[in-house]
Amino acid sequence: MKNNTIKNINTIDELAKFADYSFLNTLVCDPLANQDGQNHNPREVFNGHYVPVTPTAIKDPIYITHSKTFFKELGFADSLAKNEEFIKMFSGDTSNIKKPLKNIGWATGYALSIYGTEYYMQCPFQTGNGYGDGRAISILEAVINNKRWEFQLKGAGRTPYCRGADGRAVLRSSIREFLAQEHMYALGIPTSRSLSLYTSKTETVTRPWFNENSYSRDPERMIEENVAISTRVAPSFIRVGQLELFGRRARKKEHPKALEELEQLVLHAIKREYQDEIDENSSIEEKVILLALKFRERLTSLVSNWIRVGYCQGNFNSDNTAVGGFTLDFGPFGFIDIFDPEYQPWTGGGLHFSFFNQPEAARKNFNSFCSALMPLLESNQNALDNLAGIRSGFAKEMNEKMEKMWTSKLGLKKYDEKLFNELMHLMLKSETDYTMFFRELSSIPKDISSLEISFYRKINDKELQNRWNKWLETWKSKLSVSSEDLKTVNPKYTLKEWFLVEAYEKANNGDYSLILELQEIMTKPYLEQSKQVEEKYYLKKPSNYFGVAGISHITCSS
Ligand SMILES: Nc1ncnc2c1ncn2[C@@H]1O[C@H](COP(=O)(O)OP(=O)(O)OP(=O)(O)O)[C@@H](O)[C@H]1O
Ligand SMILES: [Mg+2]
Repeated sequence: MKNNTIKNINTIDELAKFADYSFLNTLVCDPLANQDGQNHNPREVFNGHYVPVTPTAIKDPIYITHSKTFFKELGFADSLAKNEEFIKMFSGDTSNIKKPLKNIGWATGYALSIYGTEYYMQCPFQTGNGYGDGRAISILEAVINNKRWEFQLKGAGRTPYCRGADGRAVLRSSIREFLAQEHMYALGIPTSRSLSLYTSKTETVTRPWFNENSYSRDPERMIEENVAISTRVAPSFIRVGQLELFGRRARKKEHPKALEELEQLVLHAIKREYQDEIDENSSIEEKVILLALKFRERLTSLVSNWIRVGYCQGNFNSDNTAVGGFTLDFGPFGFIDIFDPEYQPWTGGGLHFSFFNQPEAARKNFNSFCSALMPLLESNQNALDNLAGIRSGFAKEMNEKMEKMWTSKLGLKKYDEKLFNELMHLMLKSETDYTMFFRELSSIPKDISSLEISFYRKINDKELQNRWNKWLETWKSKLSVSSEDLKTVNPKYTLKEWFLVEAYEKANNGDYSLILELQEIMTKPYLEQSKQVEEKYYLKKPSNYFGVAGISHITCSS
């Protein structure tokens, strides 16, 4: 292996030394693609794992921010984010890139299942063959400090999977995703990472949006929005939906190489995401079974952690579920404010993707994942039975992870159903801010008066007060950890949508200060931080924000 442990990457030329595109040799390129990557028109892609496509640069890119933490991990000098060549590359202009870097990126196709139901009609051809990365283009794989990373531009222009859309991402959603990724990482939850964020003031796109202070669930008008390109980084961007695309083709024997392409993709996913856990020398059946087991472990753990920190993915389709078991696509996500098991930040998402239904939605995605693997085990009944067992064991493992999570969130020795159920009941009755409540509880208060700061309504009701005090007493008698321990699992700050609204507005006027402020605060979510920070961000949602479109709920690509 070449030496890839340099600590300070200052230029694109230095970064280039870490580039490694060797995967292109083990995966199949769409045989009908223009090799120059210049065809950006929507079309059906029938086989192959990726389509070469060049990014379309945003006009006059402006630096907004980069992840200092992640730059450090990668050994990138901070100054690199403002380096002219770096800005060019990560705002989509690869025209002058020098070898060994490639000026052609790649986009991948994927299938879609919503809550376990297969869809084909979501692409213009109604076959599913035109669905995939419509605006996400990967441009680099690099091995740095012995870790392999894929760098993907989001909003980098049209790809064959764009379905007639513009391939752009607006500034608003790019800010949200950029901040949320690093926030999620700081919360200790696996996620794709943010590298950089650049915008354009001279290029806009038209998007549906709401009137000011509107309560509408549906967008009411079209607005012009600045475009942006954010770069996200992960060991791979393979989604459950992507395995499904190849699984479906193999199942239906759509072409002679369908099964082989599925196997190649699965082996690629294992290499990128599970290399340390799955022995390269075992048989394909053994690998597939272990992959299912390991993915089940990661997915159940991921979802229980989302619930721990009050995160609702909002659009938890199979194409937004990373095979690596990390958080992917912060489209219409939301961090909950007032506790509601049915909380759902996305106007287009139903109850099936709501806050407390995420374990069930994950199970549906896991079913889709297992179905995609089945063609690889077809000749081996024993392996198929094993897979079926892993599949049907999802609910049990999910349940165990949830109980384990609640046990640690409440600092108990073992899960206590009665205590938990009573708490849920009381929280709902008292209209409780989820984050603030658990943080206040982490101070192990004497009585409920110290918890009142987290209630949206005044608790005058004597019976409710008594029930709270009784619950608190029982909880304390069972508590087995310190206040400090509790504060490591119950964050003080989470990235709520209403914090972001002002950041978007300022950013639209070229003022990025609030983005930087939020980035600073939300990358230390468990720390108390200063009095000023507390006064500004340790707050219940103001009542005038409830139900307001663009704050309490959002559309998909906004
Ligand atoms: N403006 C756009 N132009 C082209 N394709 C788009 C656009 N917006 C969304 N898409 C595509 O529509 C599909 C569904 O959108 P969704 O909001 O789940 O994903 P996304 O936020 O764009 O991307 P990702 O899942 O890569 O984070 C995705 O395949 C996405 O690439
Ligand atoms: Mg998506």
